[in-house]
Amino acid sequence: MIKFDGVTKRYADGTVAVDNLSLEAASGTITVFVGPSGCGKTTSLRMINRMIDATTGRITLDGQDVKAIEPATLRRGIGYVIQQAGLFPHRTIVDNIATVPYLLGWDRKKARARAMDLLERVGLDPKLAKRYPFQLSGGQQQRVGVARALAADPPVLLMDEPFSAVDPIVRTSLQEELLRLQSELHKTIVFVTHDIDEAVKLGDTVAVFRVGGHLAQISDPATLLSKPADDFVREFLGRDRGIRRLSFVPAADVPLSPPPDTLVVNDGKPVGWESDGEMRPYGSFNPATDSLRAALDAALLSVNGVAVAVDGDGKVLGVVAREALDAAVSGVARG
Ligand SMILES: Nc1ncnc2c1ncn2[C@@H]1O[C@H](COP(=O)(O)OP(=O)(O)OP(=O)(O)O)[C@@H](O)[C@H]1O
Repeated sequence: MIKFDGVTKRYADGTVAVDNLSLEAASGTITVFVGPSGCGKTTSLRMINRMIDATTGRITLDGQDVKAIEPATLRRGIGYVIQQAGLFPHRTIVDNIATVPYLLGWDRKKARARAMDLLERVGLDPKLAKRYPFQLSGGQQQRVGVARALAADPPVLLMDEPFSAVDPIVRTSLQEELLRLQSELHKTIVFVTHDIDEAVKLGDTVAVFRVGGHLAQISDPATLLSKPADDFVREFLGRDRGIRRLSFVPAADVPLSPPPDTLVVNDGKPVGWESDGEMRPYGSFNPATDSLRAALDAALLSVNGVAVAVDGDGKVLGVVAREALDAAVSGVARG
């Protein structure tokens, strides 16, 4: 666990970037620091690996004060990923990933084998190993940045806006890759972003900062969306907060009805709604894995507003009548 205990950072010019911050980032989880520009997220992150030293207060890593650990030793146990990856331009991809293992004195063969393994783990083609960073796309470079941070298998990973410089589609796939990796690796991750959607998607815990380095709220994403602590947090969360809450409610409990004859099915899979002799679009969701938001989206995509429930193979399980969906959504609104 990483624990901030009354931590303040005052820069030499008097700027108080972080003010009396106390919070905990639980081991094996993702804690996201989110907030507007200049609110002290990066400063807070860098105090963990002592790239910046706190002015007052204490940060502990599994109970040990980071100030008592020599910075080089401390950083060996902490992977660090930054925006635009920060790769070494004159080193090949495989050598970039193996940077920390080389520093730790691993033999070259073992370090390279580890790097090749990680290249695949982050979803990159091993053929890219011999290239240089400038020969990779921005999204590929970010993946290499993540692989490099994981190379020595550190228990802690600090990520500072790692996906901000890529387009939205690449960003989504990088986020999903991180969640997939985390479900295997269970690192203690502290992730900085100014994007609230990214924060609620990735965070087990979300810490919202306000300018002046104050903690406005810290909670799990569902609670954050349903119970913002004050007007600042409410405004920061944005207008479609209600809809986004539905992302955290599983669709598994929504009652299904048998599909009506107007749903055309081929080989068990939906084809469309038949209406006035024409085939009309349908929307589907999987109750086992999807959220209520996906069910609602499926209803909105169906010409008649009825969502089609399918299993993992895409076969029809039933449909969700409007009343059932309305009841489920109202249940969330009340709860
Ligand atoms: N070396 C420094 N000297 C003086 N002030 C600094 C220094 N570094 C950062 N600051 C100030 O500290 C405050 C917090 O900066 P920080 O970079 O931690 O914010 P941030 O939330 O990460 O912002 P952004 O999202 O824009 O990266 C800002 O007002 C910034 O101008």
